[in-house]
Amino acid sequence: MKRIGVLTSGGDCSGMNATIRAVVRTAMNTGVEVVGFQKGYRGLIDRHYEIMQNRSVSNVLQRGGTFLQSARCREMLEEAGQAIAADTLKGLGVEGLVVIGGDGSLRGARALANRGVRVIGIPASIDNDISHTEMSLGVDTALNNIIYAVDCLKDTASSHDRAFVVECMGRNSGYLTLAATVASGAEHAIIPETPFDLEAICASLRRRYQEGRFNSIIMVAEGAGSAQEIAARIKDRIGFETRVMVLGHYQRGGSPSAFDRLLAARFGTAAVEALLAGESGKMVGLSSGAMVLTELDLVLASGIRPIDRMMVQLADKLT
Ligand SMILES: Nc1ncnc2c1ncn2[C@@H]1O[C@H](COP(=O)(O)OP(=O)(O)O)[C@@H](O)[C@H]1O
Ligand SMILES: O=P(O)(O)OC[C@H]1O[C@](O)(COP(=O)(O)O)[C@@H](O)[C@@H]1O
Ligand SMILES: [Mg+2]
Repeated sequence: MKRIGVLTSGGDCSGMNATIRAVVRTAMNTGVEVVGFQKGYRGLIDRHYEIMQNRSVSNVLQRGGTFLQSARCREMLEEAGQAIAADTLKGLGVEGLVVIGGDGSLRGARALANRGVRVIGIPASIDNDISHTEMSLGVDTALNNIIYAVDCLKDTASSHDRAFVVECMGRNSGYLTLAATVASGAEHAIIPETPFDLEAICASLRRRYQEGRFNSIIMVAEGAGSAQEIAARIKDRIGFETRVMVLGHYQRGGSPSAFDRLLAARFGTAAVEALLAGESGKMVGLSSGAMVLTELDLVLASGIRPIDRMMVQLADKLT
């Protein structure tokens, strides 16, 4: 293999730059050239790319976002767009492609694999909704962002005797919300994977107030409802002063945590080594501390990563 490609696609996350660096350094150190495609699959369709040098990835490891930029590219959903993308790779003599992105991007990778492109996917999404990996890239940094925000909110909540409803990202997954609830000591988590009973939450908040605990944090996953609406319903029921914080895209940015930097190094290197070993149509993942390869067909057929019931119980036990 003389030349491979790399791109970042879908919602950006912290650790993407460190992963590109690992791909470029691993490939170049074995004499393989790397083409970086800009804005995800859009770069393949519009032929926007740059030939990577070692210095292209100097001083990027610690930066959030992705210097190759990312995009959601509708054309890639159609056969015609996928054909153009595969032709671009063929025309440039790119013999293998590393796709760094979420579940949607991995579907795009599989579409290319079905067209004969050698491709390896790297799971990267703050949602942690991809199966066959214990963690996706960017999740740990997003969690750290959330718990920092909740720590700050707790200071002001306790100074004013207020309840805060905090909305976290996660599309259809409650992982971030649930993990952040346990890690920050928030009172309740409302997530799409488990039915929630607002009456029970209000009763628990009332009990807290009767015990002299006049502030509380309720975490809501965007897929389970809107913080604004839930805060209004809580206020209507129990009359306590409530405030809302929608964390939004803040969660996706910032310098990657040590965990994400290490994961980036391992994912990036494992993906290039898999391509060089002749593998294709697979995703690298983290399983019991080791790097594993799983068929994209299996990853995508497994659907959204199930929520950890132990974590749900933990959040309940520690309320
Ligand atoms: N079923 C699919 N087939 C081909 N390409 C897809 C498919 N789903 C998503 N993609 C491509 O991957 C991009 C990113 O997907 P998206 O779901 O938005 O983000 P993420 O990869 O972070 O989950 C899409 O904009 C599209 O270009
Ligand atoms: O960046 P956008 O287009 O506003 O999309 C927001 C969505 O992207 C995410 O931040 C990340 O999701 P993906 O990794 O699947 O792209 C979701 O949590 C959120 O629902
Ligand atoms: Mg996704």
